[in-house]
Amino acid sequence: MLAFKNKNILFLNSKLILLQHNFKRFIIRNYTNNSYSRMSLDNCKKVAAYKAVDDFVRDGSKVGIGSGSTIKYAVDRIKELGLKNVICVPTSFQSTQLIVEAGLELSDLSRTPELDITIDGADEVDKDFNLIKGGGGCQLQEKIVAYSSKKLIIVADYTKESTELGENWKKGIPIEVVPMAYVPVMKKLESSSFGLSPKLRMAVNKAGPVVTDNGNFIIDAQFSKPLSNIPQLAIDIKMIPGVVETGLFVNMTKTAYFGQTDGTCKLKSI
Ligand SMILES: O=C(CO)[C@H](O)[C@H](O)COP(=O)(O)O
Repeated sequence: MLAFKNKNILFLNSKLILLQHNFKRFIIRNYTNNSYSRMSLDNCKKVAAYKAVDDFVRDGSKVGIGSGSTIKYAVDRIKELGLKNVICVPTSFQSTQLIVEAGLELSDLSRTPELDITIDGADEVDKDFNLIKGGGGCQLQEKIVAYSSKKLIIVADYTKESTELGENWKKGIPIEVVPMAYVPVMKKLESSSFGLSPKLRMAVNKAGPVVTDNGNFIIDAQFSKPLSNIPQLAIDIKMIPGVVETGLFVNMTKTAYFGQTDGTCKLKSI
């Protein structure tokens, strides 16, 4: 292996990797055979998470830490920056683990009920900043923590940006339900005018349904036509007895970072 490095350039065998990194820009490009190869989806997530942390997390920040694969990079970046007195409130067992493993200060909403920001991923973000969340089954705690924050900042790869919900995310709206209510809730969703096809989310490598961090089940409610009046739909679903929370996040964020395949980050804000 042959390696050579200066401030902005790293040569590794036949590959030239350009590293340029400051508050405003973060670019990693992989140059092989005279052409730029497109970044992996994971790198797109990393670019978005790093940029959001650089822009919003400071010494003493109280930060809600979302869940999913993108948020791992935000935790990595908070650790890497070596910021002082950052307090982190998790949104799931997974994010608790990330915070603890990174050696960051772990808190909860009882001790830290008011947060400066929450950084979290999303399964889809539409043109009006309506979100579908809960692909990882954590939407209940994610919504509570986001609601306790002055700002919710979404970090995602470019595939999560869409015009209408359902354009890219085909798995439906994740709905957390009390276990004893899952059959009547599914029947209600099916028979109502919502146009939803509900399915109980089943576990992988374990028999039976997925059980959330709160001991509940998840129903994924698929829809075949574009959702109309999303704010009303979110209320109507939530009103069904047995529904604990939906993965529809309405009016909760105004800022989203989308990592792009060329290594740049697209900031969308209203
Ligand atoms: O809502 C979530 C978990 O409940 C996640 O934020 C969402 O599924 C996005 O995950 P990823 O960062 O892995 O794409």
